[in-house]
Amino acid sequence: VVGGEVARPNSWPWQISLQYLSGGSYHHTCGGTLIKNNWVMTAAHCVDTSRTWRVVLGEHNLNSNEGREQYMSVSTVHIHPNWNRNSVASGYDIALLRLSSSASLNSYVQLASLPPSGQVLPHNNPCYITGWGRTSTGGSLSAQLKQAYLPVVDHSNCSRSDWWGSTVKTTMVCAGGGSDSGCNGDSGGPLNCQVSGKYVVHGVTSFVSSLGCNTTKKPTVFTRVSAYISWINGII
Ligand SMILES: CC(C)C[C@H](NC(=O)C(F)(F)F)C(=O)N[C@@H](C)C(=O)Nc1ccc(C(F)(F)F)cc1
Ligand SMILES: [Ca+2]
Repeated sequence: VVGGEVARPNSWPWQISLQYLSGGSYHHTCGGTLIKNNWVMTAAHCVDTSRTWRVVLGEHNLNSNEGREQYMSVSTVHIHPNWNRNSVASGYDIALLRLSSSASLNSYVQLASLPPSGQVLPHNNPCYITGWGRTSTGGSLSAQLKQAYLPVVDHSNCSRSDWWGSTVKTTMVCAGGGSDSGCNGDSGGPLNCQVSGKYVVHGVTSFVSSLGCNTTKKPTVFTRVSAYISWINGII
């Protein structure tokens, strides 16, 4: 997350850290969202390589043990069948991870609310992106979970030629476009949007401009969760 601020610890209790095993230790690579006691939603581009994964629930500071963490192994990875790493612009950047055991829900670990199928948010709807991604283009990951206010940019604005043009599809959500943005390492995490006073996860962080994370008029682009509700229900 570029800009924004460090989140109050565990204030986004459905946010997870997806980590892979390398050289005998686990490394944060993506975010994700706890949607059932044993299911996590993330981005397809996070898990389309075969690695040993683990999911950390109740996490805040990646570099210190605060005693609220739950470390879960992953039993199966379900990548959307239409995902193609060579055409990010086609969408389908969504995957589901079945955990080997169920999370213990508490005030630090909670399930996210998902939107109704087909719901599209209006321009400027308030949303927050959360994640441990780079804090500047080419910078390092954040040790602590960060959040940034990224209001929705509706499709008609986001697809303007000097914005994302035809790269952005209606199965995606744009948010931000100014000095705050997502960045590498936030992939797969939630876009938390306020709807009737409740936070609902409307996006899965998918891509930013290759010219730089917080490039003006290149909002962070998310997989639109409400376009994949029937696929999710079919798997779960
Ligand atoms: C690995 C990538 C598929 C996704 C990666 N995502 C992220 O870094 C995150 F965290 F914002 F979700 C990204 O945007 N990386 C930048 C460096 C990138 O490659 N962006 C990008 C690539 C292709 C297009 C497109 F769709 F136009 F082909 C648009 C942006
Ligand atoms: Ca920790």
